This record gives sequence, structure tokens and C-alpha cells, in this order.
Amino acid sequence: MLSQALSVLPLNSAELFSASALNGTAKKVKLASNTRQPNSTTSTHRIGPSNPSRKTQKLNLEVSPHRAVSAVRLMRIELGGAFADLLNEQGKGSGDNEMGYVERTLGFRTRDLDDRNLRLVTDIVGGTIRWRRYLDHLILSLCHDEDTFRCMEPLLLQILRIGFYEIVKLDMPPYAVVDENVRLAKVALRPGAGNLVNGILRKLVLLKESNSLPSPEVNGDDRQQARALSTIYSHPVWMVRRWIKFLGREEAIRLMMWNNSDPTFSLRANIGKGYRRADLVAQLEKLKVPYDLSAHLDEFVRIKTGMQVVIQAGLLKDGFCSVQDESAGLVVSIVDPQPGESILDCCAAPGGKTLFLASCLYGQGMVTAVDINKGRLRILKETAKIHQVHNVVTAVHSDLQTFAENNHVKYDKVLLDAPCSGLGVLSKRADLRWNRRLEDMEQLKTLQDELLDSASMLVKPDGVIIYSTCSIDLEENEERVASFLLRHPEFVVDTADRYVPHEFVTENGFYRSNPVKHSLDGAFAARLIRSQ
Ligand SMILES: C[S@@+](CC[C@H](N)C(=O)[O-])C[C@H]1O[C@@H](n2cnc3c(N)ncnc32)[C@H](O)[C@@H]1O
Repeated sequence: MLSQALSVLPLNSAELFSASALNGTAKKVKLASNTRQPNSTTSTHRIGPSNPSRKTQKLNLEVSPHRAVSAVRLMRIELGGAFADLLNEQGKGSGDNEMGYVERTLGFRTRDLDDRNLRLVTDIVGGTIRWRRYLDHLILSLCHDEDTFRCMEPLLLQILRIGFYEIVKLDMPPYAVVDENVRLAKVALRPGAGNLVNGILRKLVLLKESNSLPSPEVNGDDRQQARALSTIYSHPVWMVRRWIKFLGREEAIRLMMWNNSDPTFSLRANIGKGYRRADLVAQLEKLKVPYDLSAHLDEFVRIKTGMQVVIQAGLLKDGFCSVQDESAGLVVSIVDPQPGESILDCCAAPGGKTLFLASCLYGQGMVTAVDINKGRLRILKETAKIHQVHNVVTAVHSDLQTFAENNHVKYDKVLLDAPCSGLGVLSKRADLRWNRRLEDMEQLKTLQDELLDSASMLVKPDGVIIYSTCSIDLEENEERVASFLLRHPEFVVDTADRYVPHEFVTENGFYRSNPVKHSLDGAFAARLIRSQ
């Protein structure tokens, strides 16, 4: 299925050792030698009894652990498209699991990551990915020639990107950054790699200190201007061109700046388990995590920092709360679930909206959660149990089209949270901008139309279908709805005004959150009533 082909899958380790990080070309690369002799500070340790299965490992105390882990994680992401944020890994354990990758890639382990190091890894990885195009522009301009850049080993390139990001965007003390990254290159690769990093980073420091970092001129025709902006704001050219066309240049720039900013996260108190926002707030205060109450949704709070603390306190694992952006919570407001209703969630996994919908039923009614992806559906089922809403959730593993053809039950409400480009969530999904291609948009639109047709077969007379995406793209949103209404005149728009604050309602009566205006992820929903 196209949707599966477009999804971002974690990297398998065999690929890690055979694919090229550069331009997606499949050439054999040597990341680091596993036969390297231990250097003077590399000692052999048996890691404690907490994991007896571990064999003797080389522990390197010389390199800074967060840089080594960041470089390896960056390679994994670039080579395989894994998620960039720690939320997708299991809190503290993520550093531990990751050490296996570090050892296989670099030939040594580092000290285990403490909380501070974990935060640094998240910041460095997220920022380096976001700014990749801009950083590469700087690196290229400081390389001896273009070939040096194009043929650079993946690990060396990541070390340079980290150094450039730390100096240019984090304004860290430059000579400490140079020393640390030179050491990493020397130990993980070879002395000559360290010399190269030293030379290039020192040139960068001089340019920065004299305020003369090279920046492309924004002039020429539309394409040339888009190219320059795409380098300055570090986005793919096709996205920049598309946003300039649909949003205008100034708004496109504001959107890119939002995408490059540190993401904020929202937490939803799990009412299914009897917790209210006041309980969540009490927990956050106990943990000293700063928060803001959501202005739009009763059970939500926003946090800018402290996600690690929340994870480690077990609030997510125990089902006390969920991470859910308010923009997604507002889609559930558009569904307006009521106790006793039968609701079909067509593309449900991993279940963010299903769980919120189910908790609003207070034990009466049913959410049928369909998804084509078995693994993601398993997560949905497990989380429904933890959240104690499993009594009102039925999970069905199926292609929606097959389900619609074979299932004769009709539902009061049908939510189609369609597979989409994710262009509304680029601030949180740092790597996504580099994985999307213009060609994806056409394929996604076809899939969205097909899924809408299937979903519409499952709505009762007078029932409602809600079409939603986490995209800000007109063609995936308004245009899909317009095209659906032409094919299905039996549906009419029910304006979103009754369900969400007016500031989120478009002139056509749809729900739309705008990252720049609302400081939330971008999302869209249309509520359509079946008249016959
Ligand atoms: C945007 S995600 C859904 C997110 C989910 N609603 C949530 O809030 O967590 C889209 C989902 O559509 C599923 N999907 C894609 N094609 C499908 C199909 N033909 N039938 C059923 N599910 C499909 C994908 O597996 C994916 O889980």
C-alpha cells in the first residue's frame, strides 16, 4: 500500500552498515573500524549485573557521550528515517538501547547518558536535522572543493554538522566545540579526520567572529529566490515554492521559522481513568515542570521543557496522561463524541484520537478502530488497556476499503484521520521535511479520495463523517473535501463553529489550526452530515 510505502520506518541495523547517507545513493560505506586497537583511554569494562547478557565492551571515557550518541543517531535517522525525538523511545532506556548502535558504529561505548545528556542529544539531533540544508551550505563553502563535501564519510559529515550547529545556532563556546568534535573524529575515525574537522571548524569560528558567514542572496527569478530561501531557512525547495504560492512569501518565512523552533508539547489528562487536569497540574507542580493551561481544551496543558521528567515519572507509562497536541485534541472536539454513540475511527493507529474519543464515552457506546498497520494497531490495543478505555474500543486490523465492502453496520460518526504529508507537524517531526517529496503529494491525494469514498459508505443516514489531516496543505484539505462533495452530494458541511473556538474556523466552516497564528501544530478537519 502507498500509505505504508510513505510511512517512516525505523532503521534496521543491516541497512545502517550498507547504505550511504549521502543523497540516498546506495554505495558501500565504512562507518568506523571495528578492529581498531583500543587507545589509551579506552578501557575494558563489564557493565553491571542489571544486564547480564551484555558481553565485555570497550568503554571510551575520552569523547563526550552526547556528541557520540548524537552522531550515531543522526546517521540512523538520515539513513533510515527514524523519529528524531526521545518521545518515541522509552525515556531513560533509550540512551541504553542506543549504546548498542554506538558500539557497532563507532567501535566503542561511551559513558551511559544521564538526564542532561539525554536532553542535549534531543536538542542537538533535532536542531542538526532541522538546519541540515543550511549547515551543509556552510560546510560546502568551507571545504577545499565540492568533491571533498560530496564524498565525505557519513560519520565525518555528521560530526561536522554537529560542530557547525553548536557554533552557529547554539552559540556555544567555539573552541570547546572544536576540541570535542575533533576528538570524536579522531577516536571514531582516524587522526586525519580529526585534522580535517579542526581545519574546517576553525575557519567557521573566524567567519562567525567577523560576522561574515556566507549567506545566499535572495534575488533572481522565483525558482532562484525559493532556492536561496530554502537554504537560509533550511527546507526543501519544493516546499518553499509551494508555500510561497499558497501563503505568500512573508507567511512562508514565518512558517519555516516556526518549523525550526523548539517544539512545545501538550499533555492530556486521561479522563478515562478518572484523572482531571487539576490532577495533572498537581503532578507537574510536584515534578517542578513548568506548564501553561490550554486556552482551548479543558483537559490539556502545554509544556515547553520537562518531557524527560514526565516520562521518567511514569505519567505516560501509567496512563495518567497522554502526549497529544491541542490541534489533534480539537479534531476530537469536531467529532463531538457523546456517551452511547457508535463511532468508527477509520485510520486509527497508533490511537491518539481513538483514546480521547473513547474516554469521552464514559463507558457507554463503542469506538471501532480500524487500521491497516498491525504493529501500530497493537500499540493502540495495549494503550487502550493502560488507559482503561478498552471496554469501549474494538480494534480491527483491515484495509479500510475491504472493511467498508464487507461490513454492513453503519455508524453515528465516522472519523477519517487520513494518511497525509504531515506538513503541519514539521516542528515536532524534525526529519519529516527531508523525507517528503513533491511526488508524494499526488499519491496522497489519490489515497485520501479513495479512503473518503470508503469511509462515507459506513455513515448512518443523518450521521456524520469527519475528515481530518495533520497537514496545512490546501490540496490535502479543502480541495479533498470539495472534490468529495462533488462526488457525494448526499453530504453537506456542518460548520465547525459549534465545536471549536471561532478563531479556528475557516470561511468555509472547516476547522484549521495554523502553526504561526495559534502556536500549535497545523491540522484540519471538515464535518460533513449525511442528509439521506
Ligand atoms: C495519520 S495516521 C492516523 C493517526 C491516528 N488517527 C492517531 O490519532 O493516532 C494514518 C493511519 O492510516 C493508516 N492507513 C493508511 N492506509 C490505510 C488503509 N487503506 N486502511 C486503513 N488504515 C490505513 C496508517 O496505517 C496510519 O496508522
